[in-house]
Amino acid sequence: MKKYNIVIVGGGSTWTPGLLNSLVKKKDEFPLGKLVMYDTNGERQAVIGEFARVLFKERYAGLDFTYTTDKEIAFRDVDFVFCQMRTGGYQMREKDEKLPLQFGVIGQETCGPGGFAYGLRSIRDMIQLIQDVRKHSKEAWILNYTNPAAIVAEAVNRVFNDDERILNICDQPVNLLRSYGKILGMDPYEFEPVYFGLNHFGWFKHLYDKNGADMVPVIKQIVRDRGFAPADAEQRDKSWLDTYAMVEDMLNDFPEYLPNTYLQYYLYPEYKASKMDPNHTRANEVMNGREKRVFEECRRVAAEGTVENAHVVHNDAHGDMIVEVAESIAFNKNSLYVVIVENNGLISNIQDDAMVEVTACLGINGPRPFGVGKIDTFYKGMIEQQLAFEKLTVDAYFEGSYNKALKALTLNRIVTDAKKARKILDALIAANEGYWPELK
Ligand SMILES: NC(=O)c1ccc[n+]([C@@H]2O[C@H](COP(=O)([O-])OP(=O)(O)OC[C@H]3O[C@@H](n4cnc5c(N)ncnc54)[C@H](O)[C@@H]3O)[C@@H](O)[C@H]2O)c1
Ligand SMILES: O=P(O)(O)OC[C@H]1O[C@H](O[C@H]2[C@H](O)[C@@H](O)[C@@H](O)O[C@@H]2CO)[C@H](O)[C@@H](O)[C@@H]1O
Ligand SMILES: [Mn+2]
Repeated sequence: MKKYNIVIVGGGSTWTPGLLNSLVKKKDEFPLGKLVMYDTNGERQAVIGEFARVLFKERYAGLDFTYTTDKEIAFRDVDFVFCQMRTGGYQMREKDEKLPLQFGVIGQETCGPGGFAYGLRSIRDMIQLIQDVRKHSKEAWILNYTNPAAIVAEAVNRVFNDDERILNICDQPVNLLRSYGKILGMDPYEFEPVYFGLNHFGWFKHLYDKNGADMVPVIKQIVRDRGFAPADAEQRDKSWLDTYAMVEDMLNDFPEYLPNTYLQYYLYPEYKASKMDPNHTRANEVMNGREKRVFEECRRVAAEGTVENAHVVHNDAHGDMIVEVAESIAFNKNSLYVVIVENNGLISNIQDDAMVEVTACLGINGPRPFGVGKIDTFYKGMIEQQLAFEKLTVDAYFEGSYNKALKALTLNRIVTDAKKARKILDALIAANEGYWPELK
């Protein structure tokens, strides 16, 4: 059986230990010859790297493992690149979330004004990364999880339009499928989802079980009766439980489809802002929670020299999905995933060059996505406004255009007011000096 070579970009990510555990779990189905962790922050990565040494010594016989900050070592002779970088780290995420809140507007780190700021930081590093990978490994699959995925996918698609081995993907649909599976008492791997939208901005239209019965009406009824919680509720911070709980509100107002949890920021921006503490946002919760736990546990395991007493400090869904996606490509399994691809008629009344999120079967030749036909006016309007925000954000990056940036933020449903958009933009420009291109 062929053994695969993998590089994890953003080896110092809080999600890396979970991903490493998933690779160990899957070592028979998706065997590795070489695994390299790469990060621009050597110190941060070393903590996870030393944990990995102990893990692999005990649980992955024969694996050739290294961690490095050297691109030459990282990207040579690679089959898969798992990319999960965060340009600017949590310090910048905190600003993305808090600066807009000074003007009464939620930051939201992926699709709101926070995501706009994060996007303008991520694009440069993602383009550089792909160029670096392609210098050494022309055929490698680049599986990208780096956020804000919608904006990153749009920018990457413009620059590397001919490159058919770059796949942008998000784990939120898988998390939702696991959550639906739990409330139905069914295996989420058996679902066949019909999904449409943009990243963090989509809906499950149907969810067929293995006999072809649509579970969407059943799930709606259960959510109305009993509310909604993530499958891994015991591992979640309160803010995520609150986020899942609001799916019930969204279903009461817009009962057609099952919404991605992120839609609440765009449907109820004022209500959500009123519930936020401007001095303590999700970035603080993560820095004081997941980040601390992950790094403390990795240090402890490395010092002890065994994973025998290791605690679970991660969520399985994320790592499992990344490995299963690679496995589906490597072994041409054609499993179903919700992925981000160029529209080209998949949603037939949305422009062709939109990067949309839909179900695809995923095999050795990449995703083969399924069309969903025409969508109704409300959903079309929502999507087109957010799409315009995403495209104008990417235009602003490539053209260095202040005016495009202002238009982008004005169109974002969380912002909507052009005077507020200008104030937020000016504050974000000052905070992102050195990360963004100059906007003139
Ligand atoms: N698509 C999804 O559904 C999904 C799910 C979870 C996390 N993510 C994304 O994964 C990324 C990591 O998240 P996190 O919360 O663990 O952040 P994190 O800050 O803990 O980890 C990111 C790592 O990337 C490194 N890094 C920054 N710039 C880099 C570059 N140019 N090259 C290589 N490494 C670089 C940092 O030093 C850091 O160690 C984020 O982009 C996050 O949004 C995506
Ligand atoms: O606020 P964070 O850093 O905890 O999460 C932001 C990410 O949220 C989604 O990811 C889920 C992920 O789907 C799930 O596996 C689980 O581990 O929780 C994460 C949230 O904690 C989202 O899809 C990502 O894009 C975000 O980065
Ligand atoms: Mn996501």
